[in-house]
Amino acid sequence: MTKINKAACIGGGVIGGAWAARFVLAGIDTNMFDPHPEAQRIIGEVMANAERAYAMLTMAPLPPKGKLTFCKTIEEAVDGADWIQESVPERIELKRNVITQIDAAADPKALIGSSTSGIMPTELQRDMKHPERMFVAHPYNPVYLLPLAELVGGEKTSKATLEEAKAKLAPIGMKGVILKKEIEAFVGDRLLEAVWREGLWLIKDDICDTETLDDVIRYSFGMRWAQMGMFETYRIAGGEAGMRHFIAQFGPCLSWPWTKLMDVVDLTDELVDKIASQSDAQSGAYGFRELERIRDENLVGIMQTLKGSNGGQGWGAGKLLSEFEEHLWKNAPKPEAKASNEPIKLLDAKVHPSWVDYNGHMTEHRYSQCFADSADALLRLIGVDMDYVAEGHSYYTVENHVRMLDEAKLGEALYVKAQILPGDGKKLHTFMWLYRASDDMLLATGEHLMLHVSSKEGKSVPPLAAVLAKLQPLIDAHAGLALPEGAGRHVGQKKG
Ligand SMILES: NC(=O)C1=CN([C@@H]2O[C@H](COP(=O)(O)OP(=O)(O)OC[C@H]3O[C@@H](n4cnc5c(N)ncnc54)[C@H](O)[C@@H]3O)[C@@H](O)[C@H]2O)C=CC1
Ligand SMILES: C[N+](C)(C)CC(=O)CC(=O)[O-]
Repeated sequence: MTKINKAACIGGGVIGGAWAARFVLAGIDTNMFDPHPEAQRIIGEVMANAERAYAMLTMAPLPPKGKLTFCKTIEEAVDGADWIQESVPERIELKRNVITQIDAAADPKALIGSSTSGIMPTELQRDMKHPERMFVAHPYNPVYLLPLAELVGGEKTSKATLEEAKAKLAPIGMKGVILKKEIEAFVGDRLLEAVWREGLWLIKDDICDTETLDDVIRYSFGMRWAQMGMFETYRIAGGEAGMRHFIAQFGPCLSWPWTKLMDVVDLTDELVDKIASQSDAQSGAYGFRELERIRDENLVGIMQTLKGSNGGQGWGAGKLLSEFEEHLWKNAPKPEAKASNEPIKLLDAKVHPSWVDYNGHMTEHRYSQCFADSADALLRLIGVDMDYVAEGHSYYTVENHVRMLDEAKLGEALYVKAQILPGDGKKLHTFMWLYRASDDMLLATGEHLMLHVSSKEGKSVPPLAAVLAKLQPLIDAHAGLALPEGAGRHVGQKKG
């Protein structure tokens, strides 16, 4: 798979900082140029939020982080980069000058994407020597979580550039959509601006305040849009008669006086004050980074839910997340199973904020998650990886029993050890201990039974020889260990 080897970000504000986080967390060394005197602090804060979000987003093995280097000039930043992302303020002269400067200094084959929200690429590539490699890669805030980039070519952009850009975005978990033609504001911002324009009128005309307007979106069509967009949603809204019926019924409304259409509200000082004070009343209790974190938690939750949709195949951004995780698993170094007569260490994790419940400590199902993730880690040790699963073999969990013995608090580091109990490999029976890392305090135990299955035949079968060859030495090495205290317990059994 074609990939970005080294990235450069020119401009590190809201968008450039988040592009850098996306690259670095995908393992790509990234150079940053931004003359802002506090660029390092600001980008550091964006990185911290991005890392927090990724810890919630996925248990798949992220590669070691790329190195983030702050550079003093554009020339220094683009040196050796094969993807350069321009994210300077939305002023055409500034952007054109910066892009022309990048073009002069960069490897002629390096791709140059602009984050512009609406300027046509033809305008931006006007003075370049190698304009064929320049395009718009319009992302959505926060770039490290929202996976879309609209890819728009200008008159001089080559088709191959857009295809290469799309291919290079996939391994960093992004979906590049190539627009057929260039147009100001592309697709997303044309839609967003239309809605925003209407929103401003509704506030100005005192139909509602900012909070009510946001409620209307987030309790209704905002949730629909997140998973099906506009046309798929309206197909369903047409009932059994579908899209044609929907258009016949609601199409004529478009010419009723329902909207202000293209009239743009005059953003007087009075209106700006009104919107700003309503917004303060709505959200002023939260700090900026705090609101970002809440937004990220919500986005992660939506994406994770979408990952399980459509019978587990995933849907929309959730399907993309699933594909990204598959890519991460495929590219993770293959762990080696080392047989020894000691329990195997399988998991290092931290109690994440989203794991903490109303009791102020790690919630019940996260204990189970620690054991389930440890079981997955054991399977990878014996060669049950994505290729093995794709070939139609796997282990399914058929029974487990978790004992919660002590609390785990926010941010505490945890680890799991596992003992393999006697079995033939078709049955994989384990006993695990979850510990707090700081003082090796035992927090929980889990007993787990998995069956090896042929997913094609839908029945339990012995594992393939290659897997058994790795598993058997582990079973043999643990055969001499005493049966762990608590193994075979039933629910409610008295201690001792
Ligand atoms: N904020 C948003 O929601 C979105 C913004 N965009 C686009 O991303 C671009 C950047 O926007 P934001 O990040 O929001 O702006 P911002 O104001 O947060 O960041 C711009 C950064 O560029 C830096 N800068 C200024 N001149 C520079 C130069 N000559 N060389 C290098 N850096 C320079 C500034 O110091 C600042 O840190 C714009 O084109 C915008 O349209 C795209 C999608 C969403
Ligand atoms: C407001 N904006 C035009 C800069 C927004 C975008 O370009 C995309 C987004 O993230 O909403």
